[in-house]
Amino acid sequence: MTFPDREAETAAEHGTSVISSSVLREVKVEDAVGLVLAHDLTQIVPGTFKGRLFRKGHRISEQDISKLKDIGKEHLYVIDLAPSDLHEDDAALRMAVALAGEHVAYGDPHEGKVSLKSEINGLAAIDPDFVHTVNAAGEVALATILNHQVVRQGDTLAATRVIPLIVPEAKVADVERLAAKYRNEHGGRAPVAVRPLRRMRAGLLTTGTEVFSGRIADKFGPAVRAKLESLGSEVAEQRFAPDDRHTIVKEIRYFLGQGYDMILVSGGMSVDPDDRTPGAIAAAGADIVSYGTPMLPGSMLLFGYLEGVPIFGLPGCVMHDPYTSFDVLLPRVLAGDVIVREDIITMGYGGLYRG
Ligand SMILES: Nc1nc2c(c(=O)[nH]1)N[C@H]1C(S)=C(S)[C@@H](COP(=O)(O)OP(=O)(O)OC[C@H]3O[C@@H](n4cnc5c(N)ncnc54)[C@H](O)[C@@H]3O)O[C@H]1N2
Ligand code: MOO
Repeated sequence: MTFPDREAETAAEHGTSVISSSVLREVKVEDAVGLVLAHDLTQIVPGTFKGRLFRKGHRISEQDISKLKDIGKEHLYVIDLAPSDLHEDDAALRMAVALAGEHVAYGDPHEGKVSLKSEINGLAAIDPDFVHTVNAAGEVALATILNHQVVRQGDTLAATRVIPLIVPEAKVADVERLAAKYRNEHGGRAPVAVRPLRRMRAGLLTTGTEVFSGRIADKFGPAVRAKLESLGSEVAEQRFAPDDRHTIVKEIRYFLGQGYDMILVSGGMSVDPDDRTPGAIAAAGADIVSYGTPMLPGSMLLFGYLEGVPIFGLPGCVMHDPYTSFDVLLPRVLAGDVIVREDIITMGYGGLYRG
């Protein structure tokens, strides 16, 4: 948006502003009775309320004047919108329509903002580079949650807004073009989408002689069951093994024979001589994508594929920490991603959980 100085000065003298070729005329609130509001008006009372006090299109009445003064309004805008410009509400809505993809719904503009929400429980699919490209254009704001986050039905994924009250239509058309290009280059996938999670049945092998012998009660089973169930999957069978490599290999092969969608082996993932699990997973024939992840907690996690079946070695932290490398990789596997080394390597940035 350009704002020619001379035009601006002249406009200011007459109490008007020129934005592109639209005209914003300022009216004193006392003189505004009977006029229609040009945008939503926000009230903020810290700790109590933040939201829309008046909606765009509201006709000002005599009683509104003191409420308007309470939120600091001495003047209101009357807009004469040029055909080449867009009001903030329409701009935000058009951006949302352009960006929203599979399983994403958008609502009405609210204080110039449109929210994009998930229609399902699933995994957010949001391209960070696309978000940066849109925001580099200036005057538009696209704010999103992080890619690959688990979302519940109704969770907000993104919100769109333009910064000025009025923007050139061309600005929004640029965002629409970027979104269309993105869809073309990504097999029709939109820049903001949600992927459903498949329902998988897992075999869980719990290792540890202290658990196998009954010295201590198993805590892994309930924790892993809860994590899978919260994502719509299940532990179909849990078995137990002592810290003996031969037995662990045999039980892993048993799970493979049962046709489970995923194999989980808990415990024995660290540096003690009794930690047999990584060696046993390799000896069972798995292709190891990574033993170790640059995430804390969850650094001792192993991920691989055994004849195409995802297999995890789960370190002790999965039992008691709510957010570990398992909680990052599990939803991705459920969304159908094939995990490669690059996925593991990039988990370190942001992978320190401060909970
Ligand atoms: N010197 C080092 N110490 C540790 C390292 C390391 O690299 N160097 N890594 C740490 C990390 S990270 C983890 S995670 C933990 C332990 O990982 P493990 O998978 O080897 O866990 P275990 O040794 O099998 O058991 C640890 C602890 O948890 C109890 N446990 C195990 N399974 C169960 C179960 N099913 N139910 C209840 N309790 C269970 C076990 O009895 C031990 O007390 O190592 C860090 N240390
Ligand atoms: O695998 Mo450990 O934290 O990183 O529990």
